[in-house]
Parts: sequence; structure tokens; C-alpha cells
Amino acid sequence: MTAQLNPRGDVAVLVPAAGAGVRLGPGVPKALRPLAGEPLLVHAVRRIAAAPSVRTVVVAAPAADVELVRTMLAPVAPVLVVSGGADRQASVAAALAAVPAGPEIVLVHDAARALTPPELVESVAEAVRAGHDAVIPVLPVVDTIKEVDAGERVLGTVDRSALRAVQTPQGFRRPVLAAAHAAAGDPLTDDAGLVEKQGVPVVCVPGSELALKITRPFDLALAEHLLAAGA
Ligand SMILES: Nc1ccn([C@@H]2O[C@H](COP(=O)(O)OP(=O)(O)OP(=O)(O)O)[C@@H](O)[C@H]2O)c(=O)n1
Ligand SMILES: C[C@](O)(CO)[C@H](O)COP(=O)(O)O
Repeated sequence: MTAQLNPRGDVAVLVPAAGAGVRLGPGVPKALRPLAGEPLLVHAVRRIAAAPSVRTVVVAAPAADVELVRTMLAPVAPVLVVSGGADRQASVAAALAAVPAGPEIVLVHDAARALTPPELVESVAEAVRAGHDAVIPVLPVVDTIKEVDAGERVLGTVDRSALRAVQTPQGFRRPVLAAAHAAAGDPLTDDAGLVEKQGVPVVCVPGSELALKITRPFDLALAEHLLAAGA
């Protein structure tokens, strides 16, 4: 039987969760590290599953932890779990290959963005449903940005008014994401980048500060505080 959430939903969410978390410091793979007593991945999947449009969730887990992740997520939501790859792009490709027939909108969402609210999942999906091929949530850049050389000498100041910090979930019409991954070459850091290479327009929607990527120890501490404050 296919693992399904809302059978009337038109969205599949791919959750790359196979990263090591090197920048977070030594320990188990990042998606399995505890945040307020539960693994990051549990927080992430619980919020995805609360989005009414979501029909299918496919998690790309660390290769050695596929069974562990299946057991861990069974009480949270019906999900498919596959083995992730050597980089994020390979993990997304493995999850994409496991999406059953049905959903015509595919979102890609980092397990590391564990506090992302279901409303952001819905707003990205809705923008794809409204006719966009590819949609990314973004925030304005708040710091002054300098370009530097290899010796950390400043070459100049970048005009930040045209820059955006990109989050996930990133949403795509399913054939658009499939074609972009089929044509993929060297790994890129996000799926929109693959789609851009195909010449497909990518549009932005407002992101959420709660969708921060837990990357360094400070981010984990911040996420703990946000949860304690009711996020
Ligand atoms: N081989 C990989 C590498 C990353 N990811 C996932 O891609 C997301 C974004 O990656 P990032 O936050 O950079 O995680 P890590 O690669 O684990 O971080 P680091 O570079 O610090 O090791 C994470 O949910 C991570 O689990 C993945 O599924 N497979
Ligand atoms: C996809 C992403 O979350 C967009 O900001 C990000 O690029 C992934 O992080 P990584 O550290 O580059 O893997």
C-alpha cells in the first residue's frame, strides 16, 4: 500500500535528510539530532504533514539509518523512506524517483529547516498551482555584502537590493523538476538552480524566519528558544 496523507492532495514533498551536519559539529547525522527532545526530522515532517495539500512525503535518509527513520516517523505521518545520496542533489534525485503517480506538484524541503510552518508549504504549493513552474521562498538580505579576494581583501560592496536569501520548500510542476534532475550535471546547492539552467522562470514568494536552516550550533540553540516560545 502506498503511504499517503490527504488522498485528495496534489502535492508530494521530498525531504532531503541524509546530510552529516559537519557544521553543527560531531554527532549523529544532523536530521537525527535532538531538538527539544525530538529529532530535527520529526519536527520537519510533523509540520509538512500538517499542510492540507500534502498527499505524499518521501524522505531521503542517511543510508545506514533507513530502517531507523522508518520506525521513527511511523507514529508521525505515513511517509516513504529511501536511502539518500552523497550530496543533497543526489538525495533529492533518489526521493524524486520514489514519488508514486498522482501528485503533480513537487516540493523539495530540507529536514534542516525543521521549524518551517505548514503555511509556507501551502503558500509555495499555491503559487505553483496558480501557474508558476518553479517557486522559491525568499527573505531580503539584511547585512551589507562585500565581495572579497582569496586574501580576504575587500573588492567591493554588492548592491543588496537585488539579492535574496533562499529557503525551502521550493516548489515545482512535477515534469519541470523531473526534467531538471534528468539533465543535472555537477551538483548545485538548490533545486531551483537546476531548473534555472533549463531556462525555466523561477518566481519568489515571501519566506519565513521560522524556516531558518539549522546549520551551526547557534541555529540549534535559536530553534530551541523559538520552540520554547511556542513556535
Ligand atoms: N548528502 C546529503 C547532504 C545533505 N542533505 C540534506 O540537505 C539539506 C540541506 O543541507 P545542509 O543543511 O547543508 O546539511 P548538511 O549537508 O548535513 O550540512 P553540513 O554541510 O554542515 O554537513 C539537509 O536537510 C541535509 O540533510 C541530504 O539529504 N543528503
Ligand atoms: C537548498 C538551500 O536550503 C537553499 O538555501 C541550501 O542551498 C542548502 O544548503 P547547503 O548548505 O548549500 O546544502
